[in-house]
Amino acid sequence: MTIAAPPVPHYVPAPRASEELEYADLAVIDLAKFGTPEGKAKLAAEVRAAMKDKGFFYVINHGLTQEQTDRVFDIANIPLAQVSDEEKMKYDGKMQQTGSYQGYKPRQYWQIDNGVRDQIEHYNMNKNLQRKDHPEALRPYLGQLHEFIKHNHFNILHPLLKLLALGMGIQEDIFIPFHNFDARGETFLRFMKYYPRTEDDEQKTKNVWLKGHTDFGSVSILWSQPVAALQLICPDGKWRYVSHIPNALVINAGDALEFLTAGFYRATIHRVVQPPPSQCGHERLGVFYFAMPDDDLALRPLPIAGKWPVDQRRFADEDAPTMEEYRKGRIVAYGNSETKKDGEGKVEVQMIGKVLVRHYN
Ligand SMILES: O=C(O)CCC(=O)C(=O)O
Ligand SMILES: [Fe+2]
Repeated sequence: MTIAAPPVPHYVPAPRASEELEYADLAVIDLAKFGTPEGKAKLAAEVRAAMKDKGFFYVINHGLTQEQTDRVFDIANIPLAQVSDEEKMKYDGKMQQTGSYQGYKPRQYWQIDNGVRDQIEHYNMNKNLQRKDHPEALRPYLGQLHEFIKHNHFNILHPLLKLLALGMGIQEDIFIPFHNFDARGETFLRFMKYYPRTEDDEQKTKNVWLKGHTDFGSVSILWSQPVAALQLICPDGKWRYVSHIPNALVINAGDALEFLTAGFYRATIHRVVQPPPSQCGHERLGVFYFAMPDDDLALRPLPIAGKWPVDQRRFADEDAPTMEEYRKGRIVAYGNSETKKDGEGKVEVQMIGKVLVRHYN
């Protein structure tokens, strides 16, 4: 990936948190080992173990240098910091009408809790950058973003999908045909910023910035950044933080992978909370590649499902939604007030077709 012209203002993230936080102990997958058969086999076993244990892991040696990654964060800040409110409105993605993440999600679009709305803004781009126009300030960088998207797709996502398949003891290419770069699908790049909130909002939401959820796609690739706020539910039921490893990726599976593998790989619940005092008042800029199967794929267990020992399907095969139906349902439903609290009020449930979806606080 080129990191040359045009120049872009450097984004300076917050310093690392100085507190001793309770961090989840996550495996580190060294993608440099993918190139040899022995290395690949070893990584497949590590990925499988990591997915079975916490459902989250890090990836290092993904092919971009720290300098290149810094450049991506610099570009990521452009649509959030350099575009006027007026122009942002023009590129509003209107997610709850379209069921698609393309364009801006404005702040305060979602309900969090007790009448408080979110302070998160994002700009989302389909893997095919030509599906939509982009704000003017971003246009000089589209060539580099195209390269970055392809890097995520072919050099990170595809190897990970192969490791996940090998980890199940099945042929490595099984997930590849329906993660087709050129097919109609919603795999997208997101630049996301969390803005500090008022004390009143913090209290009313018990410091939750983004409610507990599972991602709805297959594999989520999060480019590690220093503001400590992402937490996952560990096997002992406790929320723990994801620590920052410079120039690493944080990987987790989403619902689509869980459905396709009949629960062999589970989608892990995670959330975002207020950062610790040493990072209080700082913005939090994130870069993500959210991958999902092509729109037309029905999310039922792969035909080979009978061959592996886990079967935790959550709905009958004939009730399986397509990826398009499921992502539309999830995007439209997220953060609006129509979720119902369960008996204890901790979990909110929603039906997307025949699929029961939970949100956690
Ligand atoms: O901001 C983060 O670290 C996680 C965001 C997230 O979970 C999501 O957008 O689905
Ligand atoms: Fe998520």
